[in-house]
Amino acid sequence: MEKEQLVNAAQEMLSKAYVPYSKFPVGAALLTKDGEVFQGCNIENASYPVTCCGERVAIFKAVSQGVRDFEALAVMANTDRPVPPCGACRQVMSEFFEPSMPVYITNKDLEVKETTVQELLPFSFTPADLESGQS
Ligand SMILES: O=c1ccn([C@H]2C[C@H](O)[C@@H](CO)O2)c(=O)[nH]1
Ligand SMILES: [Zn+2]
Repeated sequence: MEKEQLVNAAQEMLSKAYVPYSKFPVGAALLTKDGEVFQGCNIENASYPVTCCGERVAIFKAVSQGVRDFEALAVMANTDRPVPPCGACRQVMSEFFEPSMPVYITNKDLEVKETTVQELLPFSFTPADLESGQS
C-alpha cells in the first residue's frame, strides 16, 4: 500500500472523531504486515482524562483482534504543522512497533512528515528493560 492511501485512510477518520470538548479531530490508520488497515479516531469523554487518542484507538483495535505485526502508521489532524503524537501514544507505539517503523504525520494541507518510533521516543522504556529489572 502506498503512503498516500494510508494517509487517506487516516483522513477518512476525522469525520468519525468524537470531540465535543476539544473540537480537535484526529484520524489514524495503521497498516499491518498482511496489508490490512486498522483505522482509529480520538474518542473524548466528559471526564476529560478518559479520552483516548486516535493513534491508540487504531493500535488497540488491531492488538485486540490478535494482530501485532505492523508496517506503518499515518496520523492526521487539521493542524498547521504535521500533528505530533502525544507522549502516551509514543509509549504505546514503542511497545508494539519496531524502532525503525515509519510514522507518517500530516496536517490540514496534507503535508506528510515521515518519522519513526525511534525518532519520536528515543531512549524509551521497553519490555526488555522491565524484564531485566525484575527480581
Ligand atoms: O496526536 C494526537 C494529539 C491529540 N489527540 C487528541 C486527544 C484529544 O481528544 C484532542 C485534544 O488533545 O486530540 C490525538 O488523538 N492525537
Ligand atoms: Zn496520544
